[in-house]
Amino acid sequence: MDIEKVNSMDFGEFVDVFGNVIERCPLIAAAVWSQRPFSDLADLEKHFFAFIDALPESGQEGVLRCHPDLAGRELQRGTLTAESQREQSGAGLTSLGTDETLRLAELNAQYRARFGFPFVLAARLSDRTAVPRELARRLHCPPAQELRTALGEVKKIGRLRLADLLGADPAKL
Ligand SMILES: NC(=O)N[C@H]1NC(=O)NC1=O
Repeated sequence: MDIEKVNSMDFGEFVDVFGNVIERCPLIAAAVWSQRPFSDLADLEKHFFAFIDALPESGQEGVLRCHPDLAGRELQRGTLTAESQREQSGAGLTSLGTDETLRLAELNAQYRARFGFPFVLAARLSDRTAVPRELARRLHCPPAQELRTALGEVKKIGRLRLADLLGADPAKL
């Protein structure tokens, strides 16, 4: 898909296509549509990220809370979004043994109890051994730093999803 095609989309089509660039936050795509035309993919991405950066802290935490746990209940129940399902299975999180699943559930619960939002990590840039290791490490970070780190991961996920949609190389963004 090229940028002319993106710029020609009406509101409904745009939100249908880009509504899950930020996991379960179609409102962000709805707001970004008002900023068109976009000069290129990097410009489009910039508007998604600027919206997140401009949110008050409560809104940024809300964006994080829209993310399903990695290897959590929604994966087990089969209720993940298509994008999240693909990302989590690509990282090997759909084929964990019982011990690994329990360990991740325990770490996810500790993380949520400490920070008040779920642990977010771009699964496509990670794998089943790195996820629990990174979770255990970030569990000890100061809350303000952790909020920044988690939002950075939301942006990495969004960048990869946008690149998929536009058939682009994410490294060139
Ligand atoms: N919790 C969490 O990081 N979830 C996200 N990560 C990812 O790559 N896809 C998701 O849904």
